[in-house]
Formats: sequence, structure tokens, C-alpha cells
Amino acid sequence: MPTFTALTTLPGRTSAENLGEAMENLSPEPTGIGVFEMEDGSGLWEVGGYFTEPPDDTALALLAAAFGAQPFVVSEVPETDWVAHVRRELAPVSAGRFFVYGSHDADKVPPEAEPLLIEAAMAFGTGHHGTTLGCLRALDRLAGEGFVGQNVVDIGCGTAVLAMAAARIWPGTVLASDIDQVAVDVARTNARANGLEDRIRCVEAAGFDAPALKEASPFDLIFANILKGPLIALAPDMSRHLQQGGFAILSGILNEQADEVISVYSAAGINLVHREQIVDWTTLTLATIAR
Ligand SMILES: C[S@@+](CC[C@H](N)C(=O)[O-])C[C@H]1O[C@@H](n2cnc3c(N)ncnc32)[C@H](O)[C@@H]1O
Repeated sequence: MPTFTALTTLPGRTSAENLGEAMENLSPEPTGIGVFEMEDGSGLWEVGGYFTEPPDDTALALLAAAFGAQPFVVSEVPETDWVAHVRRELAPVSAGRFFVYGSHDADKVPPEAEPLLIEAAMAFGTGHHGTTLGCLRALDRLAGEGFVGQNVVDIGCGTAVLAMAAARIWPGTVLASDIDQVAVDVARTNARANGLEDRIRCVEAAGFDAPALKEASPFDLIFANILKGPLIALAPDMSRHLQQGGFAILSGILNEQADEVISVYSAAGINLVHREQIVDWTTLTLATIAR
């Protein structure tokens, strides 16, 4: 299936993030959105969306005008080329005891590491982003303190990197869910490639809204590496579905948004245990009891 990208630039991080959010409402819906500061010192931000069909030119022109952005440049990228490119570019990542790698780097896995094989594909979660790295490090820390997750869910699983990390170190089944069916398919493929297909159940779900999640609730560990908005919206559900003494590892939170997320979760009875910033992104470990 071909991939189309629509790219633009504009000044100002807030405007760029708002434009990225507005792009989520485009039809066809983008399968991914990226917002990056350009590294050329211009102070401009690049905002791009990936689509499986060409996005509507008029809608893009209206969006660009509304946000004071340059006209979008739409191009078709053969998916296989993109995947091959990413595979070549991605170096393995160490995060605590975990080692995330592509099959081209199989010979680099340290013998003592917990290996997580992730092939580049159309889903988020290779371990390179500060949010994924933060979640893996938070999991490593909890496990190092002796916590053993017995009923774990990874909401917004993307590649299922977090679900697989939990399944690597603990017995039991892990649920991996995503609102995006493409991500669910990628998650399933990755679970199989890692020999974890019997341990990870992959389902399509928005938040906790699927029978598989409701049946398995309450969880003793919930990962959710999604953005601030959906995290805040999910806080009441989290408090219903996280068991007493359980942990939530949350990410996708810009550093300056972390205090707001902490106070919303605290009001829902889920309290801060640990926070870590990796570049612009904060990962929070929270618990249903103060420690
Ligand atoms: C930043 S990626 C995280 C992927 C992976 N868990 C990681 O840590 O690298 C966020 C994922 O959450 C999914 N997502 C966003 N909102 C969601 C929601 N309300 N319920 C379930 N999944 C959601 C997206 O489709 C995307 O795959």
C-alpha cells in the first residue's frame, strides 16, 4: 500500500502542535503525525502527516492558511522504501535491561539483555523516542524494585514494544491495545517475531472500551504512552481499571504539561511515584497508593 506524506513548516512550537492536532481530523485520517523542530537553526517547525490515500488538497490548503503555515507539499512514498530506509537508519536502543533492535542488528544483542525485536513498520514505538525510552526505563525501575506485574495492559501499544517488554520479564498474559487497527496488526506481527504470540493479546480499542479490556480489568500495571489530552480524558477510567497497589506508567507528555497530568491523576486517586524527563518528554510512574 503506498504512503503519502503531507509536509509543511511554520514558526512556533505551539502553532505547530496545534496544527498537528488539527490534522488528526482530516479525511482520510492520517495514520501518523509528526511535529519536529527543524535542525537548521531557522526556528521553524516541520509538521507532517502520513496517509494511505492522498489527502484532500483543499482541506490542506485551508489548514495551512488557518495556521500561517507554508502550503503543504504532498508526496507519495513507496512504503517499502520508507521501511527499508528506517531499518537502515535505526540503531539499537538500550533502556535499562531492555535492548530494542532490528533484525539487521541481531548480532549486537548483549547476552545479558532482554531482547525486543522491532522491525520498522507503520506503527510508533522503536524505543528511540523519549516517551518509549522513558516507559521502558520506568518498567525497568519498577521491576528492579521487585514489582511483578501479573495483569498488564499497554494502551496505545503501537509496535507493542512495552507489552513485549513486560511479557519478557514476567509470566502471564499481557494485553496490547490500540485505537489504530494498523498498529494492532503490527503489534501482532512483532509479538510473533519475538516468540511472544501466546503471551500478548492484541486488540483494537479506544482507551478501555473493548470487551477484552473490561473482562481483564482491574490491572496491576497500565502503560499509556499517548498524548496529554487522551491521558487526561482517560483518568477516571484509569482509576476504575487500576487495582489498589497497582501502577500506571504514562508518557506522551511534554515537560511543561506534566504538572497538569499529575494533578488530574492525583484527583482521581492515582499518585506520583516517579518522573523522568528525556529531552522534551516526561514519563510518569503513578500508583493507586502514595509511597
Ligand atoms: C506514541 S504511540 C506509543 C506506542 C508505544 N506504546 C510506545 O510506547 O512506543 C501512541 C499510540 O497510541 C495510540 N492511541 C492514541 N490514542 C489512543 C486511545 N485513546 N486509545 C488507544 N490507543 C490510542 C496511537 O494509535 C499510537 O499507536
